[in-house]
Amino acid sequence: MIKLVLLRHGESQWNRENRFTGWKDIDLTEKGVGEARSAGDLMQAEGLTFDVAYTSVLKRAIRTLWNALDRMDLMWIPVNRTWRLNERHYGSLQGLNKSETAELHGEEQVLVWRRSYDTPPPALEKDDERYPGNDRRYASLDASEIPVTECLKDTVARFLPYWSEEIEPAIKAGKRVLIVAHGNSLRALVKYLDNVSEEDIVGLNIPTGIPLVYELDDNLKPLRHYYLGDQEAAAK
Ligand SMILES: O=C1c2ccccc2C(=O)c2c1cc(NS(=O)(=O)c1ccccc1O)c(O)c2O
Repeated sequence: MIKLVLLRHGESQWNRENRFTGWKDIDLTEKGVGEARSAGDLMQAEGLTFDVAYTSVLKRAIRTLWNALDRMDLMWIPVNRTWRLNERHYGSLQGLNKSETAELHGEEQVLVWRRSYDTPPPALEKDDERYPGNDRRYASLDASEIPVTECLKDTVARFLPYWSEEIEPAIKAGKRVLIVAHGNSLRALVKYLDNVSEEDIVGLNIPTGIPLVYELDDNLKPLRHYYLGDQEAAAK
């Protein structure tokens, strides 16, 4: 039986302010760092260890990974950073909080977006300072790959190639894998692993800072999955 562990990054400054963060490189709060360390302690106590880790190119996930690995004395293992594990891009909603969003677009539209798998928020203009095309970390992407907005379907579509071409082969080669990423990029993986429907995946929330363990058979089909530690925190 193979174990794959997923971990959503700890609280960030804009999580606390209830702002859409998307591809903005916002850091963890002190609380978020604490969550990352606790996650490392939980994985250590569970007797888990890893040969390789995967994360995004956003510091809130990278720093969560660093702190968790530090607690397991695994800071030496190879880490692969990829834009394909980035959070979903929220288009022109990036940076807005709840009241600003409702004020700009109305409660009705917010409800449509909340429930939608394939309706993207309004796109950024390419001259918007939030457009990622000018950020050096995305220099290797084709212009067509750089998002101006994403629906959840888009996030799934740009993550899955990385899963199939990079992560799955590593697991099949016997590597023990830890993935530290974001709410929606982890939803993309969970949707694929558990064959979750489009309508159900929009309602599935992965809590921050609590390791999610998947037990897989040799064909990487999930046998079961469970959260480590405080079960009611995981059930929220
Ligand atoms: O507006 C959206 C939304 C818009 C476009 C794509 C996806 C979503 C989305 O997934 C979403 C939204 C609002 C809220 N709740 S909220 O209305 O309270 C809210 C709005 C704005 C910022 C943060 C908030 O908590 C959610 O829980 C969501 O999951």
